Amino acid sequence: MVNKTKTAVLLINLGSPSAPTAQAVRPYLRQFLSDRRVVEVNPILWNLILRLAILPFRSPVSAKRYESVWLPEGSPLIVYTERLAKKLQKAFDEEGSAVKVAFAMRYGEPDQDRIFRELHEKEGFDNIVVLPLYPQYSATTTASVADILGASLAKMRSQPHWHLIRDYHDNPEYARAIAASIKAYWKTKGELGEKDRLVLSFHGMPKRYCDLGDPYDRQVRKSAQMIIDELGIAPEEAVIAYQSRFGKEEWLQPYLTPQLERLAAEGVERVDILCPGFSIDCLETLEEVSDEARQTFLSKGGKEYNYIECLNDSSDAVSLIKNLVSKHL
Ligand SMILES: C=CC1=C(C)c2cc3[nH]c(cc4nc(cc5[nH]c(cc1n2)c(C)c5CCC(=O)O)C(CCC(=O)O)=C4C)c(C)c3C=C
Ligand SMILES: [Fe+2]
Ligand SMILES: [Fe+2]
Repeated sequence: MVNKTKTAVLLINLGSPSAPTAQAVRPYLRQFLSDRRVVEVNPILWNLILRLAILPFRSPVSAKRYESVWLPEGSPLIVYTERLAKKLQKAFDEEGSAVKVAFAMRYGEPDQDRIFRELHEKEGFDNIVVLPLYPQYSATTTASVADILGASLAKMRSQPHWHLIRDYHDNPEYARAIAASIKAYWKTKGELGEKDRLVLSFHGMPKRYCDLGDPYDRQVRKSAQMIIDELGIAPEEAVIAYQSRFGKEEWLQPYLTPQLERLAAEGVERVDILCPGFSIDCLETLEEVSDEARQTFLSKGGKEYNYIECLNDSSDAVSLIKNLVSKHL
C-alpha cells in the first residue's frame, strides 16, 4: 500500500546498556554521564572524575543491578518500549491510519539520531512526531532529546516537518490512566487502611537545576496532585518521594529511602508505591523501587510493600499515547 501521508511517530526513551555486563555498561554510562544536560559541572574536571573514579567502579556495580532485572529478550526498558511501539502501530493500523510507529533511545541502541534520519532520508517520512516518553519535562531528559533532534536536523539539507511533544504532565488522560492502574490494584489487594500510604516516587535530579529554572519539580507536584484528585483520596494518604540520587550534591527532596524509613517509624504498615514519572519499567523502578526500597521499608518495621507497575504497554498507555500524538498528525 502506498503511504500517502508519510507520517511517523517516534517514541524516545532513555536507553540501556546492550548487556548486563561491566564491559557493556561502561560505554553506556560514558555516553550518558558525558551529556552536559545530565551532569552540569566543569567538563574538564568531570571528564577526569568520570574516567578515573566513576566508570571503573560504577560499571560493575550497575551491571550487577541490571543483571537482576534483565529479561531473556534484553533490558526491560527497551523490551517494553518496543512492545508499546508495536501495540501503538497495531492501533493505528486497525483504524486504517497510514502512520508508522518507530522507537529509539537517547543513549545506546537503537540510536535516536540514526533512527530519526533513517525515517526521513531512507523511508521518506516527511512529517515526524517525536514523543519523549517522559511525562514531566526536564532539561536532563527532554531537552537532551531535543538536542539530538537538533543535531540530526543540522545534518539534513531537506528537513522533515517535525513536532516535539514537550511533556504531558498535566494531561488529564495521563492522570486518569495512572489513577486507574492504582484503583485496579486496590480492587485486587483491598483499599488503603488508616495506617497505610500511597507513595508516588519520581526520578530525582540536582536541586540546583530546578533552582536555575528547570520546571521538573513543579511539573512533578502538578502531576501528583492530579493523580491524588483523580483517586479521590485525602492529601495525607499519599506522599511524594524522589529516587535514584547520584553523587554528593543535594537533589530534590524528600529522598525515597528516608521517606520510607520515616513512614515505618511513624507506624505505617502498608505502602503501595508506583513511579508515575516513568512510562516504562526499567532498572530504576524494578531494582531500586520494587526491590531495594522494599527491603528498606520492611527492615524498618513496615509490614507490607506493594510495587504497582508502570503503564508499560497496557491498553491505557496505548490509548494515552495515541491521543497525545494524534493532535499532531
Ligand atoms: C547523573 C545524574 C542523573 C540525572 C540528573 C538523571 C535524571 C533522570 N533520569 C531519568 C530516567 C532514567 N534514569 C535511568 C538510569 C540512570 N540514571 C542515572 C543518572 C541520572 N539520571 C544513571 C547513572 C543511570 C544508569 C543506571 C545506574 O548506573 O544507576 C533510567 C533507567 C535506564 C535503564 O536502562 O533501565 C531511567 C528511565 C529521569 C526521568 C531523569 C530526570 C527527570
Ligand atoms: Fe505540541
Ligand atoms: Fe536517571
